Amino acid sequence: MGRTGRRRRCRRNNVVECYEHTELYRSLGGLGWENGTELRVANFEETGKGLFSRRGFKAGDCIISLPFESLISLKSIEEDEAFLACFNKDALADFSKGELQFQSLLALYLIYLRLEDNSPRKAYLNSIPESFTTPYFCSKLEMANLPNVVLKQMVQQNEIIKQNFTLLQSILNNDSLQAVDLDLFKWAYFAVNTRSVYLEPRVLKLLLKGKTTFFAEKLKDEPNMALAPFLDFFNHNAGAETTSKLSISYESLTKQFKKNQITHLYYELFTSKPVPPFSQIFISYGTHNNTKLLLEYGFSLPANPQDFLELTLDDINAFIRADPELRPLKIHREKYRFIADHSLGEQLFFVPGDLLSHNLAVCLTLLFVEQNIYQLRTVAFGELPPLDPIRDLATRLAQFKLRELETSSRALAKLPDLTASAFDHRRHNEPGKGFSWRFASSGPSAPPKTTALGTNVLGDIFRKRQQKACCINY
Ligand SMILES: C[S@@+](CC[C@H](N)C(=O)[O-])C[C@H]1O[C@@H](n2cnc3c(N)ncnc32)[C@H](O)[C@@H]1O
Repeated sequence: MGRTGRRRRCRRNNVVECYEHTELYRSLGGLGWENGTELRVANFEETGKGLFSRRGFKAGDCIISLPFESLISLKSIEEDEAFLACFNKDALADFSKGELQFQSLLALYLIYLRLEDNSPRKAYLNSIPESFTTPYFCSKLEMANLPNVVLKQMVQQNEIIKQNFTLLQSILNNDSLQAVDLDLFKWAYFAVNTRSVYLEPRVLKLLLKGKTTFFAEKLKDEPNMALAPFLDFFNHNAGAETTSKLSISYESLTKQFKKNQITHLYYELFTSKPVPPFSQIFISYGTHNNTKLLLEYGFSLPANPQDFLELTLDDINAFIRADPELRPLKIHREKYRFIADHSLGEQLFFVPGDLLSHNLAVCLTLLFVEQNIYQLRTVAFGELPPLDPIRDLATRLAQFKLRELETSSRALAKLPDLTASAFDHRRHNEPGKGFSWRFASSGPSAPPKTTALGTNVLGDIFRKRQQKACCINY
């Protein structure tokens, strides 16, 4: 797939416009896309390819209106008989409800389109990068130097990918698809992960109503993702305020559907802030901290206001082992069991402003303060534990984590020939560069339940790093 081609520097704003996607404009035009806002693809230094327009936008303007038919969604999959023919229908029918992950099915469909000789989606496939910078694609040597929090989630990603790949292969009867190797599946999985948009599942169900479906009833998750050609050139910025919606509301669609009068449907994106002409148009992928951005999208933001420092119970154990004062402590096994049984080891994090999450305050109190193992329930589910007894510990723990990030970055820097994935991670964690955290997850997250740490140590760390205009990114 070619992503190189003619490039020319636009006179205004130093925008380097890419001219290699004319086929994509043409094919989307054939589906009814008018590009009324004159969007163009350009190469931007920090983000790779992105979009700009010669005209500006006012708050409330629609940036793009893409025909629903151009999206690749569950509807496209269910309606593609040739794709369905690749499956062993009996094996598929035997699948129990909830066995198939939609993201993996969509990834397989992308591969199927890629392998097709005369795919009408060729121009779109050519616009998808050949590789991704998510840490998942780090080399083994690089992985050995990544922080725990990142590694742990990568292991989970790997399990999901491998499991679903094996599952899908077991129900295919198409030789070429069956011969697809895991590496191609990984590429497709991350293409979907980094480039899909959210679609309301009830709309899809409505659009598929009355039709025979083969996959919908086997899914374990909602089919709420869709690939959106061209629209997936928009890059993320934490400050961007954009909203997406379909041109017809679900309620109106339902009415139209009953009367059998579905008119043209569009996927639309609006900006709530003005955008100057010739500047890159960003959208918001959601309220994500840097770990999430890195793991899911392969980048982090140097000064991400939505960032926070995440840790795991393994980090707390490593902190204990590294601290001469804490090392001799004998912590009752029951305490760890209690933490695991009540999922208190999840959502452990520090937020700028000397705050620590509720679960982190509870874990530190359970492990280091509460002597009576019959009182664990009261500590965990009673009033917020007092901070004084854990203040010093929490501060040292935060410093331990920050040192770990810097060590990880230094170790990566020493490796020869970093992959793009490791390079991105290291760049933001360089000593003296400050923290950078993660990018948003899907949808706005609830405000984290936090507790004021009350010392100024964390505040100092954040301030110093922010003065240097960066963040500890990992
Ligand atoms: C939906 S695509 C956007 C288009 C992409 N830049 C391209 O070249 O095709 C998402 C990917 O763009 C990159 N990206 C998005 N926002 C970014 C940002 N603020 N900084 C750096 N990379 C970004 C990441 O690689 C991410 O996985």
